[in-house]
Amino acid sequence: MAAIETTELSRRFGEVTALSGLSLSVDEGALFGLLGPNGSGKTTTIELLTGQRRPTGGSATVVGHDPVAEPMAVKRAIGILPEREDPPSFLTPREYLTFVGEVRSLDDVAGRIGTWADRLEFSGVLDALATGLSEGERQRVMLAGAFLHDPALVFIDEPLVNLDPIMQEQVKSVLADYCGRGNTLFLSTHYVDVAAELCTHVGIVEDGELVAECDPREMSEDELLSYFIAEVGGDAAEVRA
Ligand SMILES: Nc1ncnc2c1ncn2[C@@H]1O[C@H](COP(=O)(O)OP(=O)(O)OP(=O)(O)O)[C@@H](O)[C@H]1O
Repeated sequence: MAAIETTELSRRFGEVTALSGLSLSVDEGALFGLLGPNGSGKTTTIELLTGQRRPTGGSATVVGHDPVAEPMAVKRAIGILPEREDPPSFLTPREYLTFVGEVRSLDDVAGRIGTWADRLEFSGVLDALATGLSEGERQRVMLAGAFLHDPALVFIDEPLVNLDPIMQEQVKSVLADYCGRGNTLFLSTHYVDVAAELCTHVGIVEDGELVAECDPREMSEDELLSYFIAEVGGDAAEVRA
């Protein structure tokens, strides 16, 4: 079954067409990567699918709900980590995640926080003010917040930014494990190597249009890179993390 289905989904901002006629199907259990250069429409796509913005054309179904007609149902069912969001600076990770757990009316919030802090290796800073955390630690706290309610579908805009190489490996394994349990991930990235290593299904976008789809497991990273450059253009050095 499809976790996400879109038909001709489009969004204009005045004269700018941010997304144009996106028709896409993402299977349950897929680790989907929307790959494209800056300004290609990735964030807009996530905002439309999560009910944060209304499309100017087309439609979508996300875990069985229409994000325009049922944004609160979508919000309950999914997790999301937008690009560049931090925990509030004057809260500790434990306080922030407790707040997330209470907003979502979760049981065993303390247990969930402990599990995710262990998994993403930030137990040591659970009670430190967020303002004193490194960028990578803040990113991991926000990732925990997106997964805390164990949703069937999680959206993450640029999942590995700010993480050192060791932590990137740790997060990749957490993401793969999450999908291995039948859940779906929708990532956006402008890095070909992130898509090549992690994803089971990649959609390439340019200037708001889906220009190609592929299964990166069927090609090497260099092949995906050549494929991406052939579709989009650009410099190989700029599209690797
Ligand atoms: N609120 C807005 N008002 C006007 N134009 C916008 C708005 N949001 C996005 N755009 C434009 O829509 C296009 C797509 O933007 P979007 O942020 O979706 O791209 P992106 O692929 O996520 O880029 P990046 O990789 O830089 O985050 C860009 O040309 C952008 O300038």
